[in-house]
Amino acid sequence: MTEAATSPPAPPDGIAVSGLTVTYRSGRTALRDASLTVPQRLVTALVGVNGAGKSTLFKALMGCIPGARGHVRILGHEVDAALAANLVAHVAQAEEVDWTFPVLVEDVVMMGRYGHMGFLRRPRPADREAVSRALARMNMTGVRTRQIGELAGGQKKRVVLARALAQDARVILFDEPFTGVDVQTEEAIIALLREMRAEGRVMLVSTHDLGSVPEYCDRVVMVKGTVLASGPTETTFTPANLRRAFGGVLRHFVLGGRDLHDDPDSRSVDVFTDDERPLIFHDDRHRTREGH
Ligand SMILES: Nc1ncnc2c1ncn2[C@@H]1O[C@H](COP(=O)(O)OP(=O)(O)OP(=O)(O)O)[C@@H](O)[C@H]1O
Repeated sequence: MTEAATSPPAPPDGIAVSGLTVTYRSGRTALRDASLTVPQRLVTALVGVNGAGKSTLFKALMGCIPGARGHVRILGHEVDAALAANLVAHVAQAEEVDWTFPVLVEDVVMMGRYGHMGFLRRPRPADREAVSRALARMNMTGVRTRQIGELAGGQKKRVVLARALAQDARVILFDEPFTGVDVQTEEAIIALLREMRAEGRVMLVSTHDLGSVPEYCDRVVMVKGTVLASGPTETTFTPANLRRAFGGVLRHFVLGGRDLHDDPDSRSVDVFTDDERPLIFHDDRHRTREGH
């Protein structure tokens, strides 16, 4: 027997998509021949302009687009099997939740346990413990019996995250986790992503907050109607690829010479900005977000 035959099989990719094409009933093709992989134990960013197809990819991974063509595997399973096995959690944008619905914070987090419960959805001690743990991890224990409508913006985001934590899924799809959050919540989310990475989960994070991508994402997938580039942040999240993905939407300029230095220093910086949060590339490829 050869060595290859005796060694254990390599673990499957977290998410493997090949040749995915999605055409909506309106006739609009939102993704064409998109291929990408999202490894386990890493945080992968999904970036692209509005309408690039990020939500469409998430919908396909959540099995919400029946007519999609191509192949999608989640931890080696077909999408339906992965969903049935409760392997996938979707952290929705806070705006997608009806916050006027009269339920308590702990009830929303308990919804994350539904996939673990029987037909009657009667919570068991393990479900209650998972909810308490998730609330504690998001620093929300003190508001667990509040109506969700009473929560502030950052707290709403934490509830949505706590629901996904309670689900305890191996694969987590985050939709814009940093939109509309305060700095403290942003830091709490980044810490959570790092913990989840250490736990070996698969994380795909769609974000418009480009400045934070080099801070916490190991890999990047750039989309614009298809996958333009994907790979390690260091080699993929480059000025050239950003120009391809965001040209015409973000302002891009290069600063150097007297505009930047009082001395003859010849180094320059590439700046991409939506006029709120500049993303700065230094000559030495060290990237920073202004103010951080
Ligand atoms: N249900 C739908 N029916 C028809 N067209 C759709 C539908 N959903 C999205 N689209 C179109 O598909 C394209 C991709 O949209 P999608 O929402 O996936 O982009 P996105 O990258 O998530 O954008 P955003 O950053 O604004 O959320 C857009 O042109 C959009 O108008």
